[in-house]
Amino acid sequence: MIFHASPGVIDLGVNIDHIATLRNARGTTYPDPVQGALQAEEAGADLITLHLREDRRHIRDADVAALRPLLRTRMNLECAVTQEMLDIACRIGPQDVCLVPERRQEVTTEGGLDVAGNFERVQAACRQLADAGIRVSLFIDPDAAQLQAAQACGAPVVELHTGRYADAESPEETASELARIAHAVDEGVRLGLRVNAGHGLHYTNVQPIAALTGIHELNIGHAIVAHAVFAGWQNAVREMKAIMVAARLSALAVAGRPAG
Ligand SMILES: CC(=O)[C@@H](O)[C@H](O)COP(=O)(O)O
Ligand SMILES: NCC(=O)COP(=O)(O)O
Repeated sequence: MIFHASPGVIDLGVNIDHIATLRNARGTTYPDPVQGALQAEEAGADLITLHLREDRRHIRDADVAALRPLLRTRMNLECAVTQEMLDIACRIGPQDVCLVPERRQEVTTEGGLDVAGNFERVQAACRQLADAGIRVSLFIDPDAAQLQAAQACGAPVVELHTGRYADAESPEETASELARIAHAVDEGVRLGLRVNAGHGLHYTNVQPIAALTGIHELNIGHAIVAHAVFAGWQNAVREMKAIMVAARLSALAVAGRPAG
């Protein structure tokens, strides 16, 4: 049975990368990210996100292929803008592909894709994916120039990188990063883009982001996997979804707008 806490209010994309990180740390076959994805769907995930890195440090090609026919929600495949990755994406055919920047030595995705600075390459990638029937999202910093470039590329979706907000070291910095994201959401909506967000979100910093009513979907992984160690995987997914929905419903009530 799939659990849905207020469907349509705000979507939770559960990122399963770090289930694979745990598996790969010991070269075992467990924990299985595919099992994690299916259980996350039962617990209320609206989609499953996974990042096939060029170095295959967590998710592997076999995970993506195994998961695609089993998912009951939708797959959001994150990958770099390389021909190898575009070809894999077109072969697997996920519902969504999110193009992300990658640096081999980084601990995690540091910053958004420079769409404005790599316009032709990103535009060609958007075309190849769209021709394969895949909805394209660009993982960008909350920046007006990047949003405009994303729209000009023909991407229907953007995911705003919330890492700087999550890593802010003072209340002032947190407030200023949140304001930056809020402005970017408004700009994205004005440009006709579907606006998603994610990176570094956890159980006590997600609320102000979920309250931004222009955001459709949040992709969250590391914090849910970490919380699952103590709470159990499905409880961790349910808890995150409930927090997001409560924050969104209360923002809608304050704005006097109906949910859904
Ligand atoms: C693009 C992105 O933000 C996610 O892929 C997330 O960061 C998890 O993957 P990494 O930890 O490998 O960056
Ligand atoms: N695109 C962001 C994502 O999928 C999850 O990032 P994180 O929660 O693992 O930092």
